[in-house]
Amino acid sequence: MTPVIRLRGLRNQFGRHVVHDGLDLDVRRGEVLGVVGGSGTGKSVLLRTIVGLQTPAAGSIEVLGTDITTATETERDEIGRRWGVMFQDGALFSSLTVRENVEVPIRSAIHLPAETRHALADLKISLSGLPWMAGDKYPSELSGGMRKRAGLARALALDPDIVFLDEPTAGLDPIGAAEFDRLISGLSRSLGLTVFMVTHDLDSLHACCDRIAVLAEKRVLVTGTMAEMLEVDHPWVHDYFHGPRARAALATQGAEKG
Ligand SMILES: Nc1ncnc2c1ncn2[C@@H]1O[C@H](COP(=O)(O)OP(=O)(O)OP(=O)(O)O)[C@@H](O)[C@H]1O
Repeated sequence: MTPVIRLRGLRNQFGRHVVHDGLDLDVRRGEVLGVVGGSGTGKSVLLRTIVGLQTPAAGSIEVLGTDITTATETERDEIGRRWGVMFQDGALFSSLTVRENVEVPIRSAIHLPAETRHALADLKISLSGLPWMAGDKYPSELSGGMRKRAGLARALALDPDIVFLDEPTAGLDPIGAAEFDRLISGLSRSLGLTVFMVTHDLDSLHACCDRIAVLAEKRVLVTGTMAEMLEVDHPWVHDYFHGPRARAALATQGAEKG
């Protein structure tokens, strides 16, 4: 099956600082891919490059069959409507209500009567697990977890094929984080969404990722399931997946399953 995202020979650099070099990655349709790596290995830069917020120095980025590095502006706009992005703090417009925030991408894509647009936004808000009255609130009136859900609702506004999440559980308490993991898993399964998730959260990797991609040495060092990660003989990968936090996450998952 053709991957929904196909990166080949990707290179990103800032001045003389090379972040990625010869980076290859395939993301499969309908999977939840967790992207991990040490601090500064370029996880966020990778996400930003795929969604066109960062221009790579070299390489190709195919998303849903279109190479976005060579696509025309119109092609890029079209493809951009088929993905949604949720940034770390939700990146909501503070002067707009949650409903209005969710309506921003809808307005830019399609002309709809106001009532239909509100109803569509409310549907996404409830799909993201927010109470219905959250639509009338401003971001500053919401908890961090609710803001993240609002950011997710906006990312889902145009029924995307792919959702990009940048550290979705960062800053959430363990219960909130586990709820968010379940939400992502459920949405991926029920909507057939492909999820590209940058995370540090080992619990999330266990709970909702089908595969994991490890960034190290300026490239994707290895991809595979959690079981495969446990077998990788590389110092960072070994320490990450066998460290005390990893053992705790494994124990939590075991307890939940048992
Ligand atoms: N706009 C920029 N200008 C210059 N350097 C940048 C820019 N954006 C990112 N970098 C550098 O690129 C490297 C990768 O950054 P990135 O934020 O992608 O790391 P990360 O893996 O997401 O890290 P963390 O896990 O700490 O969030 C870092 O060294 C960072 O300083």
